Amino acid sequence: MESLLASTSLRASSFPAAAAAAARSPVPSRVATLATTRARPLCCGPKDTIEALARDEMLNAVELVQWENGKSVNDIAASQGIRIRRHCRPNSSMKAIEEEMGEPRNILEKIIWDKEIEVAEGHAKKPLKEVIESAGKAPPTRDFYGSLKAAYRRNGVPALIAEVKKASPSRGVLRENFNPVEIAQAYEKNGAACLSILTDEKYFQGSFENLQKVRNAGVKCPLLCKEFVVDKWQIYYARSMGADAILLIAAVLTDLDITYFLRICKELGLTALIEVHDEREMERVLNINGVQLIGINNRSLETFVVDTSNTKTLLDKHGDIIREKGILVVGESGLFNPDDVAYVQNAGVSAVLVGESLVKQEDPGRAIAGLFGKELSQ
Ligand SMILES: O=P(O)(O)OC[C@@H](O)[C@@H](O)c1c[nH]c2ccccc12
Repeated sequence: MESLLASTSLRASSFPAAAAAAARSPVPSRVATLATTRARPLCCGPKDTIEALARDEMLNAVELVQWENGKSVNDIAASQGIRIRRHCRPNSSMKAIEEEMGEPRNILEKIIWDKEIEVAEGHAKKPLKEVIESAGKAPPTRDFYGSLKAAYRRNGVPALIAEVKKASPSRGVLRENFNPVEIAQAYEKNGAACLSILTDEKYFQGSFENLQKVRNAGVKCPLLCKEFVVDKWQIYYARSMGADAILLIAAVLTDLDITYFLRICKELGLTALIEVHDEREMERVLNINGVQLIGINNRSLETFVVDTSNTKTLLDKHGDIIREKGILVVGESGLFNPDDVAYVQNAGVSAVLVGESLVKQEDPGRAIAGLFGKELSQ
């Protein structure tokens, strides 16, 4: 997997500690860049180009210093309360990985372990440089954040991000007869502000082709690429396939990952939806600069337990600072009827992300009015 830290000559000459760390720690894709000097602050501005980003260096991150001092990627993640481990062995078989690390501890960890391998295969098929070039040539992004804000104002109920989702590991196949473009068009016609397209194949039966098809069919709603991002390659790829926004999951990504990925998103004009599930993740994310959109997932991706009061608990505690920062909050998962929507609206969300309760119905477009108790206007 693409990593500047993999460059041992650079490390050995500049950072003896890092070289030693590299010898005993997996190479983190999450800290995929390393500097030759340490004093330069992060900069992001008009001088940055996509090419420059590809060579980019994040110099002063605590995580990087820790890594140089011999802490493994998983130790650094654990110190931030992250329970999901990375195997960082994208070219090994899962059998070899499990022999070393034991079985994945939960479904999210399993998804991430598979994703690391899948992304390495993606790199091999389409090198980063090519994907960056395609992303640079893609038609411009549409304003995901702005669409949500406008729809909330227009309708007086949380803006809808309607999800194009065939299946999930917790609920199995949701819709046998699944036509992503038809579903997307029906959502758009019935007032969805934005759409979310699942791209994970193995667990959600989604695909990047679905994302591309929806975009090419002329759907105007901004599109969220719903992916388990572990590597910047996926972000460029998502953009090249037509995404306007991308999901970043705080349960999986360290603060440095999120900071770095946010910067790439900014360069590409993508909106990042940062997903949190618990108190610790919310606190971490609120300390990261440049966050515009936070999703509170009512479903634990580790246990699948859904609890809509999670949105209220986190907003009761952090609502003030969130409003102060102008961050929009999306209530995610387990919303089925107008009472559920009203409950998360009262808790303070400006948007909702809904899949199952729409996609399972015969007519997913008409299901929108049922979910809100009224028709939404475009
Ligand atoms: O189908 P539901 O319960 O309405 O949930 C939609 C969405 O919130 C859910 O699909 C989701 C939220 N965060 C995720 C992260 C990965 C995969 C899926 C998700």
